[in-house]
Amino acid sequence: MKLEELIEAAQNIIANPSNFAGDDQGIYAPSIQVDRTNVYFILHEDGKKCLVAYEDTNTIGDFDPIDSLDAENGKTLVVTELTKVNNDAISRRFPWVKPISRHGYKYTFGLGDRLGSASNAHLRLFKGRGIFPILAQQSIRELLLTDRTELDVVQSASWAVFEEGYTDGWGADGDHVKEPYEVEYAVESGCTMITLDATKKIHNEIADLSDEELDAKFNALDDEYVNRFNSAYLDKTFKLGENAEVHFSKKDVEQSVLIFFDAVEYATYIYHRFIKPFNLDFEISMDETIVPTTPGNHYFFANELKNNGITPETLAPKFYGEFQKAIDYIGDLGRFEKEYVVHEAIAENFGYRLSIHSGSDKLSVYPIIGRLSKKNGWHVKTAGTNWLEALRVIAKEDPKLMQEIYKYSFDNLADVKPFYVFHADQSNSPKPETINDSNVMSLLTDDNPRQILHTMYGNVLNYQESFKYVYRDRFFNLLKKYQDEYDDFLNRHIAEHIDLLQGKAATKEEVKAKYERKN
Ligand SMILES: O=C(O)[C@@H](O)[C@H](O)[C@H](O)C(=O)CO
Repeated sequence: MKLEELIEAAQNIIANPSNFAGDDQGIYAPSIQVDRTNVYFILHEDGKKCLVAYEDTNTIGDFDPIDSLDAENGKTLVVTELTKVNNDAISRRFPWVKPISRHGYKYTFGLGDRLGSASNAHLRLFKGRGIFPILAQQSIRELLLTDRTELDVVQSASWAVFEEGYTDGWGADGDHVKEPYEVEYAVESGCTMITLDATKKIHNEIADLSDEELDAKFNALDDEYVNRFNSAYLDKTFKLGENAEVHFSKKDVEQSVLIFFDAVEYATYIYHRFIKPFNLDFEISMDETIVPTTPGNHYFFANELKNNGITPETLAPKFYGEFQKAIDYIGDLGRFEKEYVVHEAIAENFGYRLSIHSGSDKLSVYPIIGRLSKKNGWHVKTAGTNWLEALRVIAKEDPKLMQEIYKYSFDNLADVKPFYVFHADQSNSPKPETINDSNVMSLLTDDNPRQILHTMYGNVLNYQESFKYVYRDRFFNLLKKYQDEYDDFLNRHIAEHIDLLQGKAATKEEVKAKYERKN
């Protein structure tokens, strides 16, 4: 579109702001913002997106334009790329473009857009649902495997927020950060939430000690600690609300201290060094460790944090059962529920919400979580399964490419094993030569091939032969061409989760029947 035409369009919008429904030349209607006699919108042109601002000439200078034209009435129109400088400029005019903390929100949901093109669809789904979206949520592992940066992740989410005109607030999570430099990196890239993965300070090996070894190790601590922990916990029962209590036997005290106290101290250090000074929203996660967090361990951790003056926004225990990536919960639902009642009571007692990690596809447990955490709220994190929804587009539109991607993933699975814990391997998954155009979609619905594909994203995207990407460009070209279809798959996938969490559906079967596409 020519600059003169854009000026005319901006003037039409000012003359008729509520009736301007976008146009077929690429002004994206939901993005239009009118502030007094200034106008801003996203323009879609030649497969690209840019920001257009029409503003008083004497104030527009903080944008970095690729093109501009002065109008006759003291106004200037600029066309800009979707860069950080321009994002900062538009956020000065519309502060809701920047992420904020989850503080005060009851239901919050982490979406983790692995590829940087899922947030628009997610925002359309979340509008009016009463759930605060954490659009940016990427682990360091994920950044490494996708070759993305935290800044890129936060920026693509932020531009989607502006583009969709989503004024209700959103968050950005520096997920599973472990080291101080990772926390600092997330903060500097604009994250408002920090998920401290305290794994390195959780001493799993203690769980393997005999009772005598455990006792000896505990009693070798300074007397000050031994006396303090015994008098605070030993043989004590803590009542939590009406339905729950936590009792500490000698073993419970000794294991809780030796496995978890170091992590309490580490979380306290991170809190004082980053969380408090930068006013961040704090989650502590222990889900990706080996030992399950028993209700006793959880109570101990929360109580010690409280003694240090810390109340996180959310905490992610390692619940009973298995929360493997991209498949449903594995374990006894009755026992899960029994323990969840106590975890929930602990969270309520100490004033935070539970966080459910690797939450994608855990449809069997959502009716339980939705019911038991209804009063206090929840935080749920998906595990980047938007990547699998993108692969559905590939399977549908180019089944041969999908077969190639599966064969590559199947043959090279060993490359990703150090990064993720999952059961799927070549022995329990279909051989690539059995996959054809008519059964290719089953790779995304059957647990084992689904897990293989889910974890191999980085290798698939970055695999090169003769210095050229083998799959990457074909993959992204198709995804861009079929963005509407991708959006539809994304929304169906997430809607299954939130319908169950919000009690709009009662069972996994019900949401599957409602949302699973038949073609
Ligand atoms: O693959 C990853 O590292 C992430 O998607 C990760 O699984 C996610 O951030 C998570 O841990 C949610 O629980």
